[in-house]
Amino acid sequence: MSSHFPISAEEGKMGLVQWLKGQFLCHLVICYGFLVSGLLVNLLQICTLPLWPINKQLARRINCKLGYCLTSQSVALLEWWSGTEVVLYTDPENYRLYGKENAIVVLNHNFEIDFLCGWTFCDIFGVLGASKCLAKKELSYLPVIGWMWYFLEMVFIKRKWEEDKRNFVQSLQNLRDYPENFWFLLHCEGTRFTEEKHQVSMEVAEKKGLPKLKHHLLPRTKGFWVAVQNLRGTVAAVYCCTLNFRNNETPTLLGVLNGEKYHPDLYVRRIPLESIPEDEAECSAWLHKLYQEKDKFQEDYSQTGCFPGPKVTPPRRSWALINWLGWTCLLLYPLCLLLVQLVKSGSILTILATVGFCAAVSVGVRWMIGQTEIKRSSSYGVPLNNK
Ligand SMILES: CC/C=C\C/C=C\C/C=C\C/C=C\C/C=C\C/C=C\CCC(=O)SCCNC(=O)CCNC(=O)[C@H](O)C(C)(C)COP(=O)(O)OP(=O)(O)OC[C@H]1O[C@@H](n2cnc3c(N)ncnc32)[C@H](O)[C@@H]1OP(=O)(O)O
Ligand SMILES: CCCCCCCCCCCCCCCC(=O)OC[C@@H](O)COP(=O)(O)O
Repeated sequence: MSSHFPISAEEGKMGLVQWLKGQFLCHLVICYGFLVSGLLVNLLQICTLPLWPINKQLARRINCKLGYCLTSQSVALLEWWSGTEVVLYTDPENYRLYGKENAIVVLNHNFEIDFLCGWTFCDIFGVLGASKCLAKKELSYLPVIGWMWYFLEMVFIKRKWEEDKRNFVQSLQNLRDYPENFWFLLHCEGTRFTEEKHQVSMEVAEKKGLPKLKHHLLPRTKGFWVAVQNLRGTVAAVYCCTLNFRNNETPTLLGVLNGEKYHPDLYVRRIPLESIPEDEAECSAWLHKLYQEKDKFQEDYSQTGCFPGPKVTPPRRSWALINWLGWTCLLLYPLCLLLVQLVKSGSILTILATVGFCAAVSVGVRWMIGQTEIKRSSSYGVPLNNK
């Protein structure tokens, strides 16, 4: 109906801003900033190598700050560029503990930007630089991000228990004296939700006599049990996190880059670690029960559009934006100088080299974004090939 009326100046301005956010040139500037600052961060991380044997805790703290410099750029992209506001449903009693203790975070794995929402909560509670995850080995080869994670002591696994167990336990033990508060993220489903994987995992559930889940894959329990056992005394609680998006949104990282605003809701329950059984079989049964509860929350959410309990929209933190703008200005300056030189020189070779460089940046980041797409999810958890 509103299209019958002339648009206001405000609406026109918003339309222009939205249009700009969709332009390739803007994306190129963002991607250039991310990639070049990322490589600089990687370089600085390499420079901390000699410090590790001398003062390990200082080296770790420096790496947390460097990690923040890079990761928070994507948080700024979500919060300030796309205007997405994350909403938290949680007990206010527990709210004051978030960020002040170490925790294992158990999160569903249905969305292409769930990691980005996770990072945003980490930033809100001041643990972004130190945040960790049990991640598939393939992610450690991702340029910039994967290389950065190596220095942040991220735990990588091949998802083959016999091959993983030694390194997994050792990596967890290493975290026992970590100098900063951290959250350790575990996607117990082990892979992203697809209809095919769901069907297979429900066949496994049936064979095991477990109730079927509608919104989750059957959790794999070994990693959770080992993490809980090895982090007892280091981690205070498990945060049972259930993420969903209003209006049946299926968010993508490309959408975020295009300035699309999403509406994520996260329901967090804090479960003290002491209340989790030590015995493997009991712990496994406990995790299955947790996933049955999470499934119920998702089902209720799909009916009502909200999770239980009071909700809060934490304010965006300016640091992510300041850091992002700082890097952008710093890196745009030499780029502009180069462009001016280019125009002045009129050399075909230089022009071709610059176009090639821009294309490489664009293809490189597009490839990285591709890693987040569910349609490119691995075949892990489907019957013919378990990898
Ligand atoms: C206040 C706000 C709070 C929080 C904010 C939220 C989050 C922020 C926190 C931190 C952010 C930090 C970083 C995030 C950034 C980026 C990274 C993002 C994502 C990367 C994530 C990944 O890479 S996911 C993939 C890797 N992770 C995992 O795989 C973990 C889960 N898996 C495990 O833990 C497994 O146990 C294992 C891999 C360790 C070992 O697996 P394995 O299969 O060898 O052993 P299991 O015993 O576990 O399983 C075997 C049994 O499973 C049965 N089976 C067979 N097929 C299936 C199937 N399809 N589904 C389920 N089960 C199956 C099989 O029958 C075996 O049964 P048995 O009875 O025989 O044991
Ligand atoms: C300003 C920033 C602009 C550009 C941002 C580019 C950022 C690229 C970030 C890449 C981060 C990749 C994290 C992906 C996490 C993920 O979702 O991994 C999937 C695994 O769990 C499971 O894999 P699978 O078995 O294949 O489903």
